[in-house]
Amino acid sequence: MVSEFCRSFTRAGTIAAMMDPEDSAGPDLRVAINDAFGQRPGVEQVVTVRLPTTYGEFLAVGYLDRRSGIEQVALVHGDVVGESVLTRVHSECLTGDAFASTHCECGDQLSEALRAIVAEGRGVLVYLQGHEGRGIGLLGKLRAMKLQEGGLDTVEANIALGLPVDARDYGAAAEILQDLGVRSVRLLSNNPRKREALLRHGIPVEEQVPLLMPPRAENIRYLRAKRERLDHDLPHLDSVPGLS
Ligand SMILES: Nc1nc2c(ncn2[C@@H]2O[C@H](COP(=O)(O)OP(=O)(O)OP(=O)(O)O)[C@@H](O)[C@H]2O)c(=O)[nH]1
Ligand SMILES: [Zn+2]
Repeated sequence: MVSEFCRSFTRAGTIAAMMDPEDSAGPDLRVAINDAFGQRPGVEQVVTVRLPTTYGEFLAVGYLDRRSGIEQVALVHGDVVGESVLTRVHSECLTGDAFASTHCECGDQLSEALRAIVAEGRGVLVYLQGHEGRGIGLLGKLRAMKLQEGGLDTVEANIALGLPVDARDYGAAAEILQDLGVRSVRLLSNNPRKREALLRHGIPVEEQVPLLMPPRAENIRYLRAKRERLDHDLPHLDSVPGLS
């Protein structure tokens, strides 16, 4: 009876209520409570709040990834419990997402994904912190960008720095999608490795929905390197008038 109470006490809904930011117990105490009850999930829902945006209305669902300590957030639009949910799993890119850098196309993709999800009437965007620079961090990425100014491509630059070409893990994203009740996705991405990673983590990907952004003079070389060296599906780069 007591152990049954403990089990239900640590279920996601209860944890969500416990983790309200106005609650005086911090994440560390709550993690300790869960540990004491032998519960060790990867991600835990912490808080849900309405997030009106210029694209439309979302719920921001905040998670704590207990393994890494990284805070994550999913933006949810409409009822996403079920199959075939339009989903974007977006790797953090401070320079592209926040500063509108044209070195990469991340900022354009973020906007387009949110727009597409609202147009669809339902969908999820999981915004993955810890993925900055394909997992090498912000300073690593800035150093890699510096090397690209000197002529290396995006893959060569990581290697020259002695860093992995792609160190991203999608386990937290898969757990977040499962927690939200998403049973299968239509994945907004041009990266077949992302699709395979989600599949490995138990998320059925029914379809890979292209998220092709018009290339710019500043990023055409970078995009071509992603296509040639990282297998991204970027067919629109074949004939871009005015861009060599
Ligand atoms: N190491 C490195 N990372 C970069 C560079 N430019 C952008 N990034 C990071 O690349 C990540 C996005 O990965 P991409 O390879 O652009 O795209 P993807 O997420 O794998 O695939 P899509 O789903 O099609 O967008 C973000 O975390 C960016 O910070 C770069 O020059 N070097
Ligand atoms: Zn970027």
